[in-house]
Amino acid sequence: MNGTIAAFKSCREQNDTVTYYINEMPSMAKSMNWKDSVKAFIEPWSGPECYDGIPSGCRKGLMELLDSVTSLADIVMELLSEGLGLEPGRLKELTCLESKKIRCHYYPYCPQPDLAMGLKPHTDNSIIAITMQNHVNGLQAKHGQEWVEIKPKDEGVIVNVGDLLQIISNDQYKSVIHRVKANSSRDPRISFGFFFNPGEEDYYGPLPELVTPTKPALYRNCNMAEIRKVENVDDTGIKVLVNSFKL
Ligand SMILES: O=C(O)CCC(=O)C(=O)O
Ligand SMILES: [Fe+2]
Repeated sequence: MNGTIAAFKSCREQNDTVTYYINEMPSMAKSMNWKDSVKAFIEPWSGPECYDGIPSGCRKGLMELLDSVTSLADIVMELLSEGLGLEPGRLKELTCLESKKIRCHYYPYCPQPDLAMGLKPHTDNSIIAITMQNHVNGLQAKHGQEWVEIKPKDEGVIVNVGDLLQIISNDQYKSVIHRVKANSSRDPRISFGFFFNPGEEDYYGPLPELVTPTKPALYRNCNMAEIRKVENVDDTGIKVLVNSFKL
């Protein structure tokens, strides 16, 4: 029996290509989120079988969405490069969009929403995240000391700056703290997020073009192996990567 218990526990805590979960790190969590989630990693080196674990009913839809969202992410990266005063292709050159993670959340009705959270405050570790939500409210972003509602909009998408882009841009872009309230509506709240990261075991840090004597590097260089190690310890904390590589 102990073997079966250990095997089941490891299923729940596994870090596979596709994982079903409530909290990213259940054993480290002080409280659980009021939601159900599935996440899938789509790495440049993974074959078509990486899609197999995605629930069959939404697999095709998610894959199609991933294609369109990736095209959108390409355009967003060009605009973000230009916003830094760089050539439009500069961020793309860094393979910033090669490694992808999809996270889908189902927030069921919560009878006591004031006593729970749908998803605790966090910043995304990624370069950027593009998310979509159904018609049920709940997402909030922190602006100064205030929590601002990000209201659902038909066909609208939300683009979040992640910690890694904050590092690469030497703080010219800041990752956004956001959270999801527990769902007080009888309709479930549904969201999909597409998280983009570099794909190679290369060095990342503030871009040399953005470092000057008056704006020295705020972060040390780090490689993807180091980044993944930090992510694996805490995937949904606030400014986890930013604080890990700060000089
Ligand atoms: O459910 C949402 O709208 C946000 C999800 C989110 O922030 C995340 O998965 O990192
Ligand atoms: Fe997030």
